Amino acid sequence: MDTLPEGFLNDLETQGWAYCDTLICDSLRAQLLDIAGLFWKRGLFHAAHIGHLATKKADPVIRGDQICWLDAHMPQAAIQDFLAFATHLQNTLNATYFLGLRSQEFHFAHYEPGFGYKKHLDQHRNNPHRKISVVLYLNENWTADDGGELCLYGPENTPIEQATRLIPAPGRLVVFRSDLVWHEVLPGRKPRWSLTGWLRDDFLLSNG
Ligand SMILES: O=C(O)CCC(=O)C(=O)O
Ligand SMILES: [Fe+2]
Repeated sequence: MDTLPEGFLNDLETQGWAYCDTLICDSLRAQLLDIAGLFWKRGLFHAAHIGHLATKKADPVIRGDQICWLDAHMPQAAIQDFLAFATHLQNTLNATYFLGLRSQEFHFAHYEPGFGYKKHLDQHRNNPHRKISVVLYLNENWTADDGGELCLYGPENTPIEQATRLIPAPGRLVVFRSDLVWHEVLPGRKPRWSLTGWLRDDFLLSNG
């Protein structure tokens, strides 16, 4: 597998986040979108929850996506290719930054128009094992007029005017520190598809 671009690792190190539009090829993106659509038709998505363990609940005003967890044993070649890429990313981050990443969890996510995900950190307060967040946008096309931006806030939790806004462009891959980077998904004007997950420093027993 290709080495990660130097600028990508530099950005992750210095600003806590990085993105690249060329790491995942368009045919893999398209195949993953097809699989997500198929799983959606089969009724395999469910409303995402917020919180952890006892405080876990669904609240679509805060978090409006529907999700479908991937299972490492799923036979689809595109899922296996993506998981191989995530392992490559994990190994590179371990070799470069000694992060001790040991497992991964990923889900497809689907936001209907008008739904987003309010400002949050991905690392749960009482469960620090999510270290690196990874989001791949699967949308066929997306323009600034379609909304649905990912807003990445500065380390001091700066106001939204100073946040970086990334549109969920086809094949765009965003990686950020789960413990540091406050972020938000703005409501979009059309259905928004992604594959989202975390590189963890523990061995995962169950998703959530
Ligand atoms: O889809 C995105 O842009 C980010 C999703 C997100 O923040 C999450 O699922 O925790
Ligand atoms: Fe998040």
